[in-house]
This record gives sequence, structure tokens and C-alpha cells, in this order.
Amino acid sequence: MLTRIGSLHAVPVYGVEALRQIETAAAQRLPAHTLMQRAGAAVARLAQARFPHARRIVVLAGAGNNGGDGLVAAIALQRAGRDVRVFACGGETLGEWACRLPPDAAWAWTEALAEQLPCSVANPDDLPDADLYLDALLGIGLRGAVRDQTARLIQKLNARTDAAVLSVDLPSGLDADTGIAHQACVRATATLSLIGLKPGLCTGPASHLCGELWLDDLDIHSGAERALPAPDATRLGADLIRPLLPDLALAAHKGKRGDVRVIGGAAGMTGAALLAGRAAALLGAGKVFVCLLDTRAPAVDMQAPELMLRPADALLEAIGDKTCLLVGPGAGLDEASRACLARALASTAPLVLDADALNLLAANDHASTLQAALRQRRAITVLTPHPLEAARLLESTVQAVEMDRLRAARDLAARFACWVVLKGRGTVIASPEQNVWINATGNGLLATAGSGDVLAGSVAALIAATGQASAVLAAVWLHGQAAERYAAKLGPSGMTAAHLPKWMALSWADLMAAHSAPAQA
Ligand SMILES: NC(=O)C1=CN([C@@H]2O[C@H](COP(=O)(O)OP(=O)(O)OC[C@H]3O[C@@H](n4cnc5c(N)ncnc54)[C@H](OP(=O)(O)O)[C@@H]3O)[C@@H](O)[C@H]2O)[C@@H](O)CC1
Ligand SMILES: Nc1ncnc2c1ncn2[C@@H]1O[C@H](COP(=O)(O)OP(=O)(O)O)[C@@H](O)[C@H]1O
Ligand SMILES: [K+]
Repeated sequence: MLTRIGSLHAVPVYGVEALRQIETAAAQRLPAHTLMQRAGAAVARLAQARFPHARRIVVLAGAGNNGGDGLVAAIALQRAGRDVRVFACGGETLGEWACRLPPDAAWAWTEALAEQLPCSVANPDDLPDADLYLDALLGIGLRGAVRDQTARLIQKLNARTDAAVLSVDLPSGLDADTGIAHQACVRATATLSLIGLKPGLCTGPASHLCGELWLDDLDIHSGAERALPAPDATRLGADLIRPLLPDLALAAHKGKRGDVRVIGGAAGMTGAALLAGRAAALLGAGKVFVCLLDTRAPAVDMQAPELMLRPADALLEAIGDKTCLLVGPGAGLDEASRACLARALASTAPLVLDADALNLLAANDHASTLQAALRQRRAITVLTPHPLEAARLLESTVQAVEMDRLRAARDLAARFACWVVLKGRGTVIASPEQNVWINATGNGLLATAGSGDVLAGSVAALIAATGQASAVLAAVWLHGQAAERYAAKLGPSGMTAAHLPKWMALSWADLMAAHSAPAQA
């Protein structure tokens, strides 16, 4: 079934290894070339539905099965009356290219010959005009940096900003598992992912190059193909988030909603803790206590007088069982901050660690003691690092973290036996049991100081209200959804972190009201 991937429905995500298993199992059970027939037909169907006015269609076909999908689509589109030309990439001559084709693609090539499909070798310096380019150069078989002829063709294609590009399976040059671009990568208008969604289409530095995202599972869920390997991750959707949110209207009194206690806000950074506290209050916490570590900090937040500003001792003692602690926003790295972190780690309350709490865990002289205390915790514990904080905790580099965000999140969750929210576009959430989710909501409006503090406060509020670590998924989803809602309503600027919680609350209301079905072509 052909489905538009949006924010409504959660979707399983499969890495290349799992996809290969599915392919192999299907090849054993189905008549020859069935999956490629289905893949090519799906591409042609989407091309016609999504680009109905595209008359001239150029198909760029690599020498693998991704190219084979392109050939099958080309045949269908020519039969549908489109002006189709195929350009082969991956050989000096057409004969050389054809000799390299694997069996399924070689079958597609014989079909294309029988159909008298116009086909020639691609010349990167002479890419003809078209209304639509089908990018069937490279799929999940990409190995290493894109080689010269293909890379030059991709560069020429990307320079055609006036034409639409539909990528088959994934934008050529994109690593399906990690979302990194290998030297050159197609910038697609739309991508039709085949069989399953890949991690690299959901997170990673180049994942946004896929454009609008579509999926066709090629009916592998029916019949004998039902026994699929477990997905590597789940892309979050509203249907998964909705049941994770508490019903605040049912709270009998403020004690039932859960309390949040925030510790942070050292000199020069008091705003971070206040932003987290305000977010917790707006996301429904019954009571929010904030300890500002700056000794000269004000005693009240005049813009949010509902926050109760107290000293650290008051927040770290007599912690009720419906209370979530949050340590770190603007906390600084000094002894007072470290002492609070140590006491919070020793508590039995649910705990969210952000910003400087993560930096203390990674860098302080006492890091090994703090880390041991972290690993020993039995209560819910969530780390919310951005890539630099994750790199420090993993004793790695930002580049290495960004090269494989799923692995980095999983490694952190395993190393510290807790939940991890690896932030950035396509936030990755990993549980101690090594389950992984990828968030697809959000935009560059969130790239503003303090938006991480708001997220941390929201995570704490939802954990306090539900008592469930999985509420973290809801906080991340709402945080991104808020930025999208703002952008749709008011445009690409003007939002600061302080605005975010209100928009999160509105997104929450939208979510409760929504009852939509997936788009189908
Ligand atoms: N089989 C099936 O049942 C189904 C398969 N399906 C489809 O097949 C796709 C996977 O096909 P695949 O495994 O043939 O790999 P593919 O992505 O075409 O790449 C291999 C080609 O790329 C080349 N190449 C590699 N690296 C390169 C580089 N760095 N720079 C330049 N070139 C490079 C490599 O050349 P070689 O290294 O072998 O010389 C070879 O020519 C999958 O994404 C989906 O679209 C669907 O139809 C579902 C059913
Ligand atoms: N382009 C983007 N798309 C989606 N989310 C983003 C984007 N840029 C930033 N974010 C989100 O914004 C937040 C920024 O957090 P962080 O880096 O800790 O900021 P700060 O420390 O200033 O509060 C994270 O939740 C991150 O995932
Ligand atoms: K492709």
C-alpha cells in the first residue's frame, strides 16, 4: 500500500540488514521479480499521482536493483503516455552497464528493451531537460563515497532547481542506516521508500534531503511474508503519542497531577531553570518548585508567580512519590551543582538530567562516582543530551555521534542503563531495553537558546503526571509539533523558547481533537 508518511501515524523503521532479510525471504516465496515489479509499479503510480503534469520524464538508472526499479517504473510511465528517457549510470557503455546488472534488474532491462524504451549512457555534462527526474541511481546498496561519474550526475541533478525529483527508495548518496551523505547526495522533492522506512530517512545530517516522504511496503505484510524481523526503530506518530498523555481534566486536586522540582540556574543562567519550570507548569504539573543556584537570584519569578522558588535542600528532601526531579538547566559545573546532582542521583525519585548535569557526569573529577550512581538507579532516569553532550558522555566526538545517531543513543542508554533523548533534527529516543524511536516533528525554529530547557521541563512534567518513562516520547513529539504549528500559523521567525510551552499545549489540544486517516495515492 502506498502511504504518505506524516505526523499522524507511527511507522516501523528497518535498517539495511533487516530489509535484506525481508527481501531474501520474499524472493524465496514469491514468483521471480515480484518485488521489483511491485516496486516499479509503485514508483510509477506515485509519479503520476504526485506529478500529474510531468510530461517529460528522465529516469537516471544505476547498475543495481535500484536502477531496476527505475526501469520498471519507466516502462509503466511510457505505457501511460509520458515521454520517458532512461539514462544509465555505472558503465562506460550501455553494454557494460547492462552486464553489471544483478538478476532482477537484468530482467527489468530485457523488459525495457522489449518495450523499446529510449535508453542511453548518462553524460553528467549533458543532462537533458525534464519536468520530472526519477532518481534510481543508488538505493540501499550504496558502499562508501559516491564514485565520480555518479557524483557528477548528482551535482548536475541538484542544480536543476526548477524540476521535480522523485527518489526511488532513498535519495541516491544517502546512507540508509545513518542518514549521512556520502560525498554527493540527491536533493529530492519526494522519496518513495520501498518495503520499509529506513533510519536514514528519519534522522541524520542529510535525512532532510528526502523531501516529502512516501512508503510502499510492497505488500510484504500479506501472506507468507508476514514473519518480518523486528524493526530497528519506530518513527513517532500522533496515534502512538496520544495514549501516553495524561488526562489532566481528571485530576481531583493538584497533588494528583504530579510535581516537578527543577535544580539549575547558576549565575548568568537563571533563565534556563525558569524556562524549564515554566514549561513544566504549562504542561500540567500540579506544583513546580525551582531552585536557582545563583545566590543572588530573585525570590520570585514575576512572569510565572506559580513557580515556587526554594533552596536546594528543600527540593532534595521529602520527595513525594509523584514528583519528578530535573537537574541541570543552567546549573553550572561548580561544587554546589555537583552536590545537588549527587543527591538527586541517590534519590529514589524519577530524574531527568539535562545540560550541565550531563556535563558534570562526563567531565567532573568525580565523574566515575556520579556515573556509578547513575547506573545504580532503579527509578526512571532520562538523559536529554544534544550531540555535543552525548559525545562528551561517550568520550567521542560530535562528528562520530552524528555519523550514527541511532547507535549513539543506544550506546548511551546501554552504558548508563537509562532513557536517552539524543536531540537535534530527528531526535532519537532509546530506552534501557534498547528500544528506539525517532521523532519527526520540529523545525529550525527550535534551534534557539532555551528550547532544550523547555523540553527538559516538559519531559519532567509528563513523567510526574503519568509515572511512565514513555511519556518522554510525548514531550519530544509535542515540542517539535509546537514549532511546526507556530511556523504554519506565524511563519519562520519570532518564536523564542519562552513561547514554546504555550504552543505545546495547543498541539496537545490538537492531538486530542484529531481523528484523521493516512493519505493514499
Ligand atoms: N532485490 C530485491 O528484491 C529488491 C530490491 N529493491 C531495490 O533494490 C535496491 C537495492 O539494490 P542493490 O542491492 O542492487 O543495490 P543498489 O542500491 O542498486 O546499489 C548497487 C549499485 O550501486 C553501485 N554502487 C554502490 N556503491 C556505490 C558508490 N559509492 N558509488 C557509485 N556506485 C555505487 C554498485 O556498483 P558496484 O559497487 O557493484 O560496482 C551497484 O551498481 C533497493 O534500494 C531497492 O530500490 C526493491 O525493488 C525491492 C526488491
Ligand atoms: N532543525 C531542528 N529540527 C528539529 N528540532 C530541532 C532543530 N534544531 C533544534 N531542535 C531541537 O531544539 C532543542 C534544542 O535543545 P538544546 O540544544 O539543548 O538547546 P538549549 O541548550 O539552548 O536549550 C532540542 O530539542 C532539539 O532537538
Ligand atoms: K535512489
